[in-house]
Amino acid sequence: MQRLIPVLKKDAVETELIMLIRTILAACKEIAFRVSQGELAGVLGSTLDENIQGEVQKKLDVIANQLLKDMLLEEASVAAIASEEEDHAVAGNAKGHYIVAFDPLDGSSNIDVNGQIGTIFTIYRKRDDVPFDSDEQFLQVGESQICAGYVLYGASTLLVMSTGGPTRCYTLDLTHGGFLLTKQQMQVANTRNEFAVNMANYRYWHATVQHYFDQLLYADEQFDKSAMRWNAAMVGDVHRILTRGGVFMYPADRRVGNENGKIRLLYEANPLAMLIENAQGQATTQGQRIMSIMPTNLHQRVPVIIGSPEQVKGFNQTVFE
Ligand SMILES: O=P(O)(O)OC[C@H]1O[C@](O)(COP(=O)(O)O)[C@@H](O)[C@@H]1O
Ligand SMILES: [Mg+2]
Ligand SMILES: [Mg+2]
Repeated sequence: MQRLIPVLKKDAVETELIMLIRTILAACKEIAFRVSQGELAGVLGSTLDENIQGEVQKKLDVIANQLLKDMLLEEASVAAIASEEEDHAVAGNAKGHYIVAFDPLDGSSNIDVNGQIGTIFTIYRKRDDVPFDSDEQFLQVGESQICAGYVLYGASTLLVMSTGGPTRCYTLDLTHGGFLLTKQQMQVANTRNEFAVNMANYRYWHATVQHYFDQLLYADEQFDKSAMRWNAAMVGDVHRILTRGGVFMYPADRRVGNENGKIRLLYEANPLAMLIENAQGQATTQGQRIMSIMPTNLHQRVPVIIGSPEQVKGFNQTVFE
């Protein structure tokens, strides 16, 4: 089995970027260890604090955020970082070439029930037209990502990553602590049989979205073999889609604050869109490619549908045409 670094070298990834990826993964290995210790390490439960999204922070949200922040800000190549758990961009090294955004813990509501959780990360080149440590650094279209990935803390600890080429999967080998390549090229099967959505939000959806599901669930004969899956962790749902197809949806709805759904563009939608597209899937928002959207702020949300091309197309045709 090939180790991560030789694979990245074969993919002609620049050395400084390889070093940066290693640092992110060193932090994720530490997070994986803390997650596996659970109550033994006192990492379950909530803090009394809220993040900028108004969500109560879990202890592990804060621990994971601090681990990534501390390790990344020691990297000379990092000009700035942005995180779900930080209100604004945080300054690194003004001479750094890269900026890194991350969701330190995706699927936070699963932490206390030993459910699936992960860390999502994305790397861009630093912009030279705005201050090195400003929020504006991160207002770049998803197409400009030079690397995107997630680490999934499940039965195995998996790394799924693209540096612009194929989306590859690596498994953490606990015998020597390194990631080994276990899937050379992930491919989104063009299936129609699985969908992931929080159906409890049905009553808040716009009529066109309700109509899509009414058709799907009650009228579409071809769909009767289908199944609904909802991990309450986008990283887990997307991993299933990369493994066996299907779609993940988080539509906009009529509730205040949910006008653009729940998923954040910078550190959730864009990196997962890059992984899905580089595995021949599709990733859209309001009928457009997610990665073509110019962000307007760090924590902006976008309605998403991501996964098997045929299902994404079917949804967009019904809802937006
Ligand atoms: O509360 P809901 O509707 O089940 O939302 C679940 C969604 O929220 C998220 O947990 C949001 O991410 P965080 O856990 O990082 O805040 C997604 O991973 C998941 O798809
Ligand atoms: Mg998240
Ligand atoms: Mg999170």
